[in-house]
Amino acid sequence: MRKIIVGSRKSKLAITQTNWVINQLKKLDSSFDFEVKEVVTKGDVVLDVTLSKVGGKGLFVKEIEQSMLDKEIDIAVHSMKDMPAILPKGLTIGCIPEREDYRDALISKNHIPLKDLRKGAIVGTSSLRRGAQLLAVRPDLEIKWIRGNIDTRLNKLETEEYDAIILAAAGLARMGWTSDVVTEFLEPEVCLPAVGQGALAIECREDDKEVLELLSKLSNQDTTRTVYAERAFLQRMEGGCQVPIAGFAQVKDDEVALTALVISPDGKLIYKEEVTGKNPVEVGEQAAAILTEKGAKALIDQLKEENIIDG
Ligand SMILES: NCc1[nH]cc(CCC(=O)O)c1CC(=O)O
Repeated sequence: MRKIIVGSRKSKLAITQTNWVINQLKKLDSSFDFEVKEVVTKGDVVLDVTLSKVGGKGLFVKEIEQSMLDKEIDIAVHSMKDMPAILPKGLTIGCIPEREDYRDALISKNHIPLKDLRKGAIVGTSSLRRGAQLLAVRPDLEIKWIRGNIDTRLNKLETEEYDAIILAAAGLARMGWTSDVVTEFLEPEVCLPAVGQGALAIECREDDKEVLELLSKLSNQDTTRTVYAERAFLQRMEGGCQVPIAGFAQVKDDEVALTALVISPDGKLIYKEEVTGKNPVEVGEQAAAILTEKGAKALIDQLKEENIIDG
C-alpha cells in the first residue's frame, strides 16, 4: 500500500485544511496511507513583517514546492489565494475541491456592524484589497496593518486598539469558529473577494499518475471553472496577494460569470467589470483586457513604481 506524504505548514489553519483533505481522500479511496510532514516556510518565519516587503505571494509555498520536487513530500494542500499565478516546472494543481465560503468577514469589538462603526474607527487588515474597498464605502476609517495567523489576529482585536478586523470567512469556517466571532459577512458587492478565496489547491508532481488519479476524485467542477477564470484574470493583470485586485466568479446557467476589480489603495479609483462566458480562461482574459483598456493596468504599474506594492 502506497503511503502518500502530505506536506503542510504548521499553522492551525494549514493543519486543519490538510487533515480535511486527507479525510476526504480516505473516504473516496481506501487504498492509500497518509502521513503529514510539517514544513516551515519563509512566510511563517517573517509573520511580523509586512508581507509585501518580503516578497509577498509565494512566500508560503516555495519551501513546500521544493520538498515536493525533491520527493520528500508527495502532495500539499494550499489556500488557493496564496498560490502564485505560475507554478514551478514539474508541479501541477492536481485538484480543486468545492469552495468554502468565499466572503470576507468583519469581526468587531461589541459586534458593531460596518455602517455603525464610529467615525475614524481603526480596522485591521494587511490586505490592500480589503482596505481599499472599505475606504470606498467608509472613507473616514483608519486602515491599520495587522499581521499573524488567524488566531493571532483575533487576539490582537482584543488586546490592541483595533475597532474591527477583516478575515476570510473560509478560514474561520474551517476552524469551526464562524458563529462565535463573525459580526457581519461582507457580500461581494461591498468587498469583492481575493482571487481563489475560500478554495483549496492540492498540488502534486506532474508525472505522479497515481496521485493525480486519486486527486481527480476530490475535484469540484464548478469551483475549478470559477477559479480558472479568476486566476486567468489575475495572471493577465500581473497582480499578487498584495495588489489591490479582486476577482470572484460563479457558475450561472452553465456559464462562468466573473466580476473583476482593480482599485486604488485609497478606494477612490475603481475599475470594475463583469464578464460572462462558457470558457473560464477566456472570461478571465477578457476581463483583464477590458480593465486594462479602462486604465487599470496603468494604475498597477504606477503603484509598482511608487513601491507601494511588491513588484
Ligand atoms: N491571506 C492569508 C490567508 N490565506 C488563506 C486564508 C484563509 C481563507 C482562504 O482559504 O481563502 C487566509 C486568511 C485570511 O485571509 O483571513
